[in-house]
Amino acid sequence: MRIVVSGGGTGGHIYPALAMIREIERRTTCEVLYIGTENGLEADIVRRAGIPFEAIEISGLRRSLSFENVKTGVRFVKSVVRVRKLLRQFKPDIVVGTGGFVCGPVLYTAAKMGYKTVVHEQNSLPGITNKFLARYVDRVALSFKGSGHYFGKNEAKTMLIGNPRASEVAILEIDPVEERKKYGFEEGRPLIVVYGGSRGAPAINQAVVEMIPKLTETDWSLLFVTGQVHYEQIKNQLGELPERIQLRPFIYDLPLILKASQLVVSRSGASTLAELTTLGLPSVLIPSPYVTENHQEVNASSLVETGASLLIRENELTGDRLFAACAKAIAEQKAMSQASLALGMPDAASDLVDELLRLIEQKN
Ligand SMILES: CC(=O)N[C@H]1[C@@H](OP(=O)(O)OP(=O)(O)OC[C@H]2O[C@@H](n3ccc(=O)[nH]c3=O)[C@H](O)[C@@H]2O)O[C@H](CO)[C@@H](O)[C@@H]1O
Repeated sequence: MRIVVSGGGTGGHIYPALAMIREIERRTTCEVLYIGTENGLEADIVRRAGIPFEAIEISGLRRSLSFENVKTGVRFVKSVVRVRKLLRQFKPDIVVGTGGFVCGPVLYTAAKMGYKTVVHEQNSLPGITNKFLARYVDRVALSFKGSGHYFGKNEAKTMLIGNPRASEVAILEIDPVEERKKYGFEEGRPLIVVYGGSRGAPAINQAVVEMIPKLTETDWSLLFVTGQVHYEQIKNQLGELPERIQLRPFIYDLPLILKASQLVVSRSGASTLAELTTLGLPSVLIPSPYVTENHQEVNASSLVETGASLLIRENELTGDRLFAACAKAIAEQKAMSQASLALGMPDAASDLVDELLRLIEQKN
């Protein structure tokens, strides 16, 4: 199988793509070409994963009237020309997009050239690129029940799949004691992992800094992942830390330590939620208020309603509130964990690959 994959900007669009690629590789021989941008996290994460990578130059549309949109239009046209060339050379059986604006020219060009095309939507409220592409592609794979109607007259192309990253996390086999040991954590303490999505979140980082002095009242261990660009500042702010608090800029194999933890504090990006529910992890969620149509709060709602997560809005976030929420979640760990597990969709990767194979077969 020959597949072109595109998706990027943030980890939430990249990790589902990598999980899908790994599932294809597990089932059949395949050649992959990943098309992303040099500015997105994909340039680092995809290359690190050893997957052939080509970059195009494209930016996102601004919602307000702006000259930048004219520049984006020009970049889009140039990208179409470049993508056409890449596709002609590579000759894929199928082209899959996992969101982020880089998918726009890639999937649009592929569909116009007559290739089989699929987009995967991670969020409960679809992004503008996927809404635009729905008109052209063969299939729209969804992660949340009930979000098909956002695609209007293209709803018939939608199919509930879940998030492939969940499947990858579900089959991980780890020794939790060994995983915790890798970070130097002592046994017998509940481990809390904090991260603000793939890029880090200053508001969460600040609340954690405020909460840290209170940890002396508890037996918790804390893995505090700041996000690459915020690391130095937080490190300087915190100075020397006891062994049970570990600070990291980014963790490339995050699911391993998630599986060995008792509680997660994070944004409510879609891939994060897929991971948490597959692992049955309780969480304290602080949705990003800076995303389109507040979609992270919508993502979080099913977890909050069923008791899998506690929610703190960013404008109400303080160190004290975060500390209180963590204490409550640790106390109610068992019930929250069961509620979380009940929402997991661990078969997403194989269901998505089944659908890709069906589409390719239709073509032949
Ligand atoms: C600000 C923004 O636009 N956020 C969007 C972006 O978020 P973002 O990329 O932050 O979103 P997600 O939470 O979905 O995914 C983060 C991914 O990065 C991984 N990770 C994170 C930290 C780390 O140190 N190591 C690591 O591997 C997590 O395991 C997870 O797989 O894409 C998501 C999926 O479309 C959306 O729901 C989010 O709203």
